[in-house]
Amino acid sequence: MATANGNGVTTKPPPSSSPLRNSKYCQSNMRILVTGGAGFIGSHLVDQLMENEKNEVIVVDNFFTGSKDNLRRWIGHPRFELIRHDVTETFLAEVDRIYHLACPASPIFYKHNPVKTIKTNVIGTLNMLGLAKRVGARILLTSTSEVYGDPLEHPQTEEYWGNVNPIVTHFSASFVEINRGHYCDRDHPSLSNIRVAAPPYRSSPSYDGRPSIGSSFGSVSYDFPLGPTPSHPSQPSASPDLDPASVILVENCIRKKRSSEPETECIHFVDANDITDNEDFFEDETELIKLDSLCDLNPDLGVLVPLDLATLVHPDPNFIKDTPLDKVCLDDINLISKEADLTLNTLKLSSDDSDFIVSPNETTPNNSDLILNNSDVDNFELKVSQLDLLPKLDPDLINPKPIELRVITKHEPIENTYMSLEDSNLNLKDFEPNWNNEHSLVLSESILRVAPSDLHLTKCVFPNLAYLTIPCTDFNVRDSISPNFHVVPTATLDTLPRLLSPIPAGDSLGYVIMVKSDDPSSYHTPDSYILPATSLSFPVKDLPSPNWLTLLDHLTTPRRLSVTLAKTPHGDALSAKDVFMAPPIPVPLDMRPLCPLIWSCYDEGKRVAETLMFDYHRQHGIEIRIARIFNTYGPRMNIDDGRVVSNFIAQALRGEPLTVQLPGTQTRSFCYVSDMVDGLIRLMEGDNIGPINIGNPGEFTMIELAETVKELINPEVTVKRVENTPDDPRQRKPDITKAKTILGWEPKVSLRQGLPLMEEDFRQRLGLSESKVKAKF
Ligand SMILES: O=c1ccn([C@@H]2O[C@H](COP(=O)(O)OP(=O)(O)O[C@H]3OC[C@@H](O)[C@H](O)[C@H]3O)[C@@H](O)[C@H]2O)c(=O)[nH]1
Repeated sequence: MATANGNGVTTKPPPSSSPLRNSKYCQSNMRILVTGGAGFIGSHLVDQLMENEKNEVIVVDNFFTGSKDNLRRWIGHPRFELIRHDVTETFLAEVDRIYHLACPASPIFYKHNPVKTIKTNVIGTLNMLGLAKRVGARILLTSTSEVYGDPLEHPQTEEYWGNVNPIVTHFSASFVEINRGHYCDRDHPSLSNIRVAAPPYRSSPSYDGRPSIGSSFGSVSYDFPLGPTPSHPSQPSASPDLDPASVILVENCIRKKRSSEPETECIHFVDANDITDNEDFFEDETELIKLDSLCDLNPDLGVLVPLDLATLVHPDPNFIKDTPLDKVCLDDINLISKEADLTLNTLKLSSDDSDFIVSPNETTPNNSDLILNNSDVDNFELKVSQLDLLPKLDPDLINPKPIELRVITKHEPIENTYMSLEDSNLNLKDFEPNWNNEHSLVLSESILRVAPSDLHLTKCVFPNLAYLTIPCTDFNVRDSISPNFHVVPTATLDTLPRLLSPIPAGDSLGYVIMVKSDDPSSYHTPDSYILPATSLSFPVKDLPSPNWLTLLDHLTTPRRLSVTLAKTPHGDALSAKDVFMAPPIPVPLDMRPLCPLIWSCYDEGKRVAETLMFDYHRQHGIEIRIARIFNTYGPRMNIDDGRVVSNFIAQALRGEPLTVQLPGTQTRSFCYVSDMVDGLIRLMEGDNIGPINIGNPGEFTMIELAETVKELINPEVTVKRVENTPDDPRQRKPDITKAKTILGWEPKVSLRQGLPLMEEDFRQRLGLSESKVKAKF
């Protein structure tokens, strides 16, 4: 009888079972219903239950993913019954136990018909709870590790609420998350806690108190990878100023190592103030800073170099590498670049340089930008001597030689020529784009002045790679963190205006529409301009293929963004040409763009099922058990069900490349199916209602898994990196303390033991000869 449980909930007594049970003539057999019993885990569970002669087993299955084949040894057995039935329809049977497993579990199956997946979890679970209520049966739900989403707690305990979003795939990945997976390579564990601050982009003048793009990012550092810091407890503040002395450039701090790809390097900026506030967080780096920032961080990782704001160069050395060395970009993102000569670490401006140039010593009235008027050009040569940082970026620059730099200059504010200041709408009727003069700045500053609802994207050179970027400070997808932010779901080009319109024009900082060109030949031309991606980036249109990492590669290298056009309802056009996008800036993990894809049917379905279980338990006294099962593998998995272990084994046996989905460093914990079944039965027969994690805590990256499969099954196969979905959880590992202490359960079969067992099953089903490695086990 269920009374109190680990969750502190006192329950009603459960409904009593059938009077027949109490008859002295009643057979003592336990009648057990297994929904989804013809599936992979279900059929192994049936095997185990059937081994007990006191059990009668009834399987209901709609055979969507399950197969009679899995149960063939029991068909016809007097204690076994197989019924074709879909749990979304009511089912009546006199049973004592219900193992409710029915639900497609592989993404390709549960995405196939998301509504049906939800129905299976909601209506199916309701039906089974109704049955449990009527007959007084105890019911166990196999929930999933996916309820933890992309977990920020690792390993995951049952108390963890998860990092989830109900309207996305599993959740939605921001570029930060991808960045993290991408950069924080397991080869560099010391960097796993590196905090990356946004480069101190200088702002352009603010309008109506609304800072323009980039202005608020320079001073903001973010926990990287997780959560807020003491100095920045929640979100970046509106427009704090960065103390130049606090900026440190971590040079070459990460090398991406991909065998198939050229090695690339990245530079991250960190904020020294934050480091001292939170020394534990930084460890190595903090140490180095105390040593005047000049020690090696790690021979492989580069050095920490004190950096003055004025010496900021573009943070991506690839850009420099791919660019002729005499065309190094000294870039103040919000300002327009212009070329000048640098000789022996000094800049000399050419005679036609005009307007403004960057200087370390001056500020503009409206913000902390370091802008030097053209009249100060004479002094400029001296001031930029601090550019001695520059040679560090490339060995070829160690011996300074005359090189050309692009020095920041500023263009005429667009409103003077094209825009009515009184009118928030654009007034560009007579505007003829002048490709020589109109730049990203024009576009972004113009858009700042447009009521979001007035903005319509009308043309994209490459619509599939259009991005709407919105400064972090504009909104937040989690009101609980900051009520000042707004949720902005992913937009398509069609829905963009509608999605922007809920944001009050007055309290938003501005928007940039960036349209990426598909023309690689347009990259890296000398007269290019950089537009900051100092903001969240949203896919505006479905990508042609969801290769977000490839995409990230595009984004982390400045690329030319081709012609960008936006249009107001009045037909007025804004335009920009030769816009480059700088690498995206990490944003807090809780600032996730929403991405309305279709996969959350599974996770959310299981969450609702858990809720229903607990509600029936509390309201009706139903005896419930909830298992949160982690990745499980073993014989009888569908050969082509798309999950990683089955894929790798089938590929290895077929001699095909093992498809490691990028980044390959994502982890999973794989439980052999016999261990899983043992855990489920213990949970069902124990006293604790759960939820309890059932899974093997051995954690592997997908690369490690591929290598293991290769070693054990077919050393000849190659490993191929393939694209991944944007929402793939980066890590997953159960904390099984509860299972150990409450159920006395822990897995017995290691991955190296389990894989060959599964291999044998796959060989038979694929009609292949016996395994050569079998003898090892
Ligand atoms: O061929 C492949 C397939 C998958 N993968 C990767 O392997 C990892 C695991 O993917 P799987 O599809 O096997 O499983 P997932 O962990 O994503 O989801 C699963 O986990 C929890 C269960 O409840 C669900 O059954 C299922 O959704 C992912 O990171 C995926 O990107 C590959 O590297 N190559």
